[in-house]
Amino acid sequence: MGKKKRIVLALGGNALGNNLPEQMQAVKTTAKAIVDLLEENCEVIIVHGNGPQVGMINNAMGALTREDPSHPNTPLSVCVAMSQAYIGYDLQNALREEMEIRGIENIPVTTMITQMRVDANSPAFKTPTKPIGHFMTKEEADNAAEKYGYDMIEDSGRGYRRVVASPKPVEIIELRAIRSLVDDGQLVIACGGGGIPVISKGKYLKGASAVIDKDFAACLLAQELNADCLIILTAVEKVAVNFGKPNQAWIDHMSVSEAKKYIGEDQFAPGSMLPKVEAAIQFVESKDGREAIITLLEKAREGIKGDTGTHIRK
Ligand SMILES: Nc1ncnc2c1ncn2[C@@H]1O[C@H](COP(=O)(O)OP(=O)(O)O)[C@@H](O)[C@H]1O
Ligand SMILES: NC(=O)OP(=O)(O)O
Repeated sequence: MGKKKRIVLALGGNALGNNLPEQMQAVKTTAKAIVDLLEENCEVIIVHGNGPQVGMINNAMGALTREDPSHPNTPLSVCVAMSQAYIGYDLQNALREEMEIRGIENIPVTTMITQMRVDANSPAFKTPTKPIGHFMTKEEADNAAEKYGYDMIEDSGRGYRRVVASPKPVEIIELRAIRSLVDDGQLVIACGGGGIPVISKGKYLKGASAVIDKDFAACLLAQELNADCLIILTAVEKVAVNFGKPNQAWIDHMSVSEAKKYIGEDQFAPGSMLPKVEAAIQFVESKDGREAIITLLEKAREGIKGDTGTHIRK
């Protein structure tokens, strides 16, 4: 066996489902996809999303305060921390189980509660763009906006969702700890939900009210860990031009300049495919020889072998 390929994997919404029972089920499929990559001689570092989960936690904590105003409000940063822990818990167990089923060496699996520094002056704090929570009808969305003061948007033709600020990740606070575990050969889940957003306050860190995009967080982690490949697993096998239109065409390979041209033509929906392609570009541009792949969760193995997915190279 040659040198292991180091991969940072970004897991999308379909890897986790929309509620607790769905998540218990979905992580089994997700674990299969990850263990497939281990069997392909890859070293995998896992980053996951948390949009539905952090929205659910935030709603539940908000309801507590509304019922009993003496119950202090739970900051969004703490809700992100909670989402990292319970998603990591389910993923850890699903991965242990899948390695056991396949009879492969049971590598220790660790979830690193990860803080991500963002720029306190980022204009992103003034314009919420990150969809979280469940999808709503127009009527439900108008009601949520009026009752709770939520900002709402229509999300890629799929319904209405609450949006929150989503500044770009700047620094992974626990990077050294993550690197130690990865270099020790452990299977690490890190930067979950994009990382807990924090800003610098003098010598200290303070939670920020935001949800960071996990594709950008995975891109930063992949650069910091000098990964060979960033794989973004989502609900489509390939990226398309003219997505959803009669002249839709799937893309197998895309250079950075082609990807930028398609962005200029608004081929990728903001809040869904656009951040994935932008993260892929950023990773590929950061060093020669790096590759990004966007594909379906279940096709990770075929993707790394070059048999499917959209491959982005310089
Ligand atoms: N040009 C495009 N090509 C492929 N999919 C696209 C495109 N534009 C928008 N999409 C949509 O983006 C979705 C992926 O984004 P999203 O569901 O937000 O990701 P995640 O898997 O991270 O939760 C796809 O399932 C597809 O519906
Ligand atoms: N934090 C984040 O990017 O979550 P989703 O992938 O669920 O949108």
